[in-house]
Amino acid sequence: MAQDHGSARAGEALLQLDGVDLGYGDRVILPGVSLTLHRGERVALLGRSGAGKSTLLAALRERLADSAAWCPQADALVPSLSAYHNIYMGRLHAFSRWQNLVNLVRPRRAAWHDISALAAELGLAGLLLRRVDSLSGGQRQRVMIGRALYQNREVFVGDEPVSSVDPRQASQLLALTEQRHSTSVVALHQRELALQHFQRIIAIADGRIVFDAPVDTLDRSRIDALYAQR
Ligand SMILES: Nc1ncnc2c1ncn2[C@@H]1O[C@H](COP(=O)(O)OP(=O)(O)OP(=O)(O)O)[C@@H](O)[C@H]1O
Repeated sequence: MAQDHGSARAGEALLQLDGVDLGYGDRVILPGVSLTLHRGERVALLGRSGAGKSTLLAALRERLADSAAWCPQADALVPSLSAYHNIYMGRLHAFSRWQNLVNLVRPRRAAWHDISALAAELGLAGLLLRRVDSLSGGQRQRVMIGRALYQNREVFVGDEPVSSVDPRQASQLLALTEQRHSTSVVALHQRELALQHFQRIIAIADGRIVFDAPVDTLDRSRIDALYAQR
């Protein structure tokens, strides 16, 4: 089930960009971006490597602030800590400093219970006490997704969250994020997943949004053209 976020109404605008230049310091990567994200939408960002997907995600996250359950690329994990502790970090903000300190030495019962249940859904059962640097790339991605889901926030924002798993597993993991988040914005490289799991595709190329359209109005060739050799 998607989480209940108070009196949230599907279709409401969650954020709006109106001709905003996005980039890093003085370096503009995506000039004049205009878009609106609505509650209840599932949006995939597509584009070649370096096109600007992460740049757009950063701008959306900044504006969504505490509404965003952020799932960065898996190298954002702490390698020397366990899968359990990496997932727990998703909710450090919700507990006292003392609780977090105690948990580092010995997992707190309630947190262990919740994270074990989540791990079972993610296919991480039995791996929670393993250091993250002893896990496979796909397992690390599951931990990263677990951390984001454990944040318990309204909008799932993912930067290539399923790039290291096979298509069937990727589909299962995206389905899990959908159960818990009615709104999502996810950068992907897998076109098929974008078509299967998302309602709207924002495509980025050459420093601009080349289309932003509902999936059911898109011709497959427009998506393929994004990845054509130049
Ligand atoms: N911190 C930064 N400072 C300056 N430029 C950056 C920074 N991060 C990324 N860039 C540049 O911004 C452009 C867009 O990068 P971005 O990471 O948004 O692309 P992407 O579509 O997410 O790529 P990928 O699929 O490889 O993750 C690239 O030219 C990149 O070199």
